[in-house]
Amino acid sequence: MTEKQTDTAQYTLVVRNMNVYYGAFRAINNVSLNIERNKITALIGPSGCGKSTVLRSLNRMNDLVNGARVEGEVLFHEQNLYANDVDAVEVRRRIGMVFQKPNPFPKSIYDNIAFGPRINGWKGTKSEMDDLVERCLRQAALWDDVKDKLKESGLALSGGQQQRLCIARALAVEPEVILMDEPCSALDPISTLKIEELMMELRQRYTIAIVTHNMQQAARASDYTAFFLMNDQRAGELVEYGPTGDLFTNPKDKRTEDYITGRFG
Ligand SMILES: Nc1ncnc2c1ncn2[C@@H]1O[C@H](COP(=O)(O)OP(=O)(O)OP(=O)(O)O)[C@@H](O)[C@H]1O
Repeated sequence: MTEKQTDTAQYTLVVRNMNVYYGAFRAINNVSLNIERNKITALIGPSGCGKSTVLRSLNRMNDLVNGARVEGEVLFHEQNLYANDVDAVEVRRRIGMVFQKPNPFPKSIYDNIAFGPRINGWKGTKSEMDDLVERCLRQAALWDDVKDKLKESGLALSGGQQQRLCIARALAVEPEVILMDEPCSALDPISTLKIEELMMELRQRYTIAIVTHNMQQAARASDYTAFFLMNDQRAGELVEYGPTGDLFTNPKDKRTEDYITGRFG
């Protein structure tokens, strides 16, 4: 096997020597990171160290930010997502995203789920769409809450339910990877635990990467953790990356230890 084949068999995403710039400012310096298939990878570190920037670079969401530029490679099925012939819209379908603030469309619960498949040229019948909507809502642990009110607005749900609706919406276009950018920061503790339980279930079918400010959340709910810090030029760098249990109980880098024991950040 070549090195590339070995990488992509085990890893869903392989980041190599990534630099990200906003205009002339280098926000990310030389990050390499392998994201393992069917696992939850948490990105942690103090505010401004570039966690969201790295996450958004994994599905070309940064293309939508004026002045943002990504150097290096992100391999997905051995294909560099930044190669010239790659369609960024298709990348975002296969690598979906859930944001910090729940952002359902101002549409019915049903249509929130059906929207993505429809704009992707859905050819199935009404009853097949009904099945898809139910399946996604079940996978997002929301079906029992909403099965009797599918025609009601997604905006009428609670914050935690709205976030699960956004997860169900992301699942509807059949992604392989789900990127989550602080998905629980607007939620109460009970809704937060529900999302964490949900992530652990979803990992059987999907690969998940999550940015979190909450170290307890990373420790509880992830398999791997990547710890970032800013260097002297304020560019984010990857300090340590490994199995979550090892990183939290036996960090290799003094800076990781200082951060997880609350000495800074
Ligand atoms: N759209 C943008 N334009 C210019 N600079 C940006 C933009 N987005 C982020 N940055 C800068 O890039 C750096 C990394 O920001 P990023 O949001 O990725 O960090 P973060 O670790 O996710 O922070 P936080 O935890 O506060 O959300 C920061 O210096 C930030 O000011």
